[in-house]
Amino acid sequence: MDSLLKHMVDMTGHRDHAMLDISVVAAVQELAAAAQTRVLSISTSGARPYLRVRASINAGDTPRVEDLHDGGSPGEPLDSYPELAACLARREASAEACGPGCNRTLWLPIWFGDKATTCIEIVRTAPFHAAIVHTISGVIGVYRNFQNLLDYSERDSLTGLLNRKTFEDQLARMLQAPAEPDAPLPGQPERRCSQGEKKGWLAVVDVDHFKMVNDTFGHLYGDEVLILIANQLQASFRAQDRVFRFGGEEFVVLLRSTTLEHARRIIDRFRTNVESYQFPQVGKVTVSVGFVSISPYDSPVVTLGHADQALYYAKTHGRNQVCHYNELVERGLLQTVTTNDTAEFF
Ligand SMILES: Nc1nc2c(ncn2[C@@H]2O[C@H](COP(=O)(O)OP(=O)(O)OP(=O)(O)O)[C@@H](O)[C@H]2O)c(=O)[nH]1
Repeated sequence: MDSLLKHMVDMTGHRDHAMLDISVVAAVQELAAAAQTRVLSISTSGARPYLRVRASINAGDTPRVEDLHDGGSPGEPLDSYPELAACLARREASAEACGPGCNRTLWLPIWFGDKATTCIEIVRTAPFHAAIVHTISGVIGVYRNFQNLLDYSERDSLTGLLNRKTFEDQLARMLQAPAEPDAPLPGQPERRCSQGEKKGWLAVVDVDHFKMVNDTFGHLYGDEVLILIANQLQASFRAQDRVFRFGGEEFVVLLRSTTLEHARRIIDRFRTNVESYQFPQVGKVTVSVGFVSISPYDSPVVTLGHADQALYYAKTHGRNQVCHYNELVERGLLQTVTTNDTAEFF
């Protein structure tokens, strides 16, 4: 019981998803005397469900977070785990399988309504008796509630996107992740990325003439436009990219390692998706975007400032377009003056 309480205290002391994952795998591993415990993300890419390991622990080892080393891959297809796939399809509480060497695997999906985006996987040689499953389910219940609380504090209440508070943390994580081969875009087959250096990218998206939408149709329709644009942002970028609402009609996207050409194509495809969408009652809405590569040598404030400058250029030169900061500088359309560690723009 002492050990259970210790794990509960540890788990509820975190304000960070990765640390919460670490503490749940450590708790479940010990309570189940498991050979291995993993936290799996369940996501879809191109309408196919995938599993990706977020945290894991093996017997005798310390727990580890896997997120930083996953590159752009969506993970393993769910089809490779037929028992879990059937459990998710039937919205069941657990699934079990017997693997090679008498290893038994127990999956406990974490349900929020009819959706499960996380699953705990436990592997051990001994059978999973009801008492053990009962105790582990209790721990996972606390984990689930805490995950929900963390999500709530990190998300914008109107659109459900990440809020500004989480931006610097996500940017730092992206800068730590090594460059990996490109994942396919949502709904598209895998293809080779074109030539060019792969980098992370930051894009600032702003709705054009949004004040006019509010003034003409009212704030409720304005809010609906923001929600629909947030949905388009989430559909247009990959699961490993990050989309934030910075407030008002401004959104920020962090794109994981890709080439300039690919980044421009993904961002411009989002812009054209918005342009061709028929917004209920409001009709046509467009967005302007400024984007820039991210680098560990620039502070988040400087990087955001560069993207904002490119956005401002897009706004003052016709709107409904995507502008790349470095290209504007190279073409002499934006000028930078470096003072101390920061840069100012004219
Ligand atoms: N409906 C709604 N409106 C918001 C929200 N947050 C900010 N706004 C409105 O967004 C509008 C932003 O207007 P401006 O900054 O003048 O920009 P704009 O009209 O989009 O013009 P450009 O950016 O120059 O194309 C203001 O009218 C704000 O009141 C929100 O959460 N919901």
